[in-house]
Amino acid sequence: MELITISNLSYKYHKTEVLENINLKINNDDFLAIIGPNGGGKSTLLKLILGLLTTQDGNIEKKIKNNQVGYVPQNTNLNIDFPITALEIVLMGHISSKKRLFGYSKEDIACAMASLKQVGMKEFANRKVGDLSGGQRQRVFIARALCSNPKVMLLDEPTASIDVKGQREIYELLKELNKSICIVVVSHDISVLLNYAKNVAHINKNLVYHSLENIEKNINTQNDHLCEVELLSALGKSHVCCDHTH
Ligand SMILES: Nc1ncnc2c1ncn2[C@@H]1O[C@H](COP(=O)(O)OP(=O)(O)OP(=O)(O)O)[C@@H](O)[C@H]1O
Repeated sequence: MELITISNLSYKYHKTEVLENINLKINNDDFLAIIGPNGGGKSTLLKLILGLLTTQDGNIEKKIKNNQVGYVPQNTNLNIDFPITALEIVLMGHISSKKRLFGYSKEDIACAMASLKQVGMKEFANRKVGDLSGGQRQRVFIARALCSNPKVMLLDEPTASIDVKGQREIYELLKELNKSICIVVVSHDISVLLNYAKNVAHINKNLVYHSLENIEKNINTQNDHLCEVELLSALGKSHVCCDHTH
């Protein structure tokens, strides 16, 4: 089912066009990787989808409510020395039906704990976020986005400054979540990400869309890590033979 339909979308900051005539359909079971060079317009597209920026030309049609779009921003500007626990971070994302001035209801806490459990961080609920690894901290932010039961989760560079093992763990988690949630990830970690993504949108002002359904048929890898040569070959951008040594 189509959740988000982007048609003929262009966007300018002042007079500089950063997105030009973007067309994209995002379906409920997608695991979409958004890749492209620095300054290509990836974050701008996410902000437009989230409604943080207002569309100028073109249209973004959402078949879901705004609170059904979960968001894990780039570089969550968290001072890791600030004495806040993982549970408190997740509670910040909770949209409770019963608004309270102080404190959280038992239901809020139970929901936040369920989100932490979903990302494998239940045992760390009372740990200060500054005492978590980068990968664990990112799981906590994913748990926060899960609080509103999203149908789509948008993640902007979720594995920046996380080591390769941590990156894989995050992507394994996203793969699991993708069984019930549409995942859209902006990333530069192309080779790791492409082992998990089902489709890829390359954005450099314009958007080029690739389905990765047949990627295994096109390439020959020794392990589950695609190098850039294999990637380009798989996407049909290169005639370089994939039989090569790393
Ligand atoms: N608020 C703004 N005002 C003016 N220009 C902006 C603003 N935000 C972004 N830009 C410019 O728009 C272009 C696209 O930026 P954007 O952040 O969307 O790219 P990106 O693909 O996400 O880049 P990166 O990979 O470096 O995060 C860049 O040239 C950037 O400098």
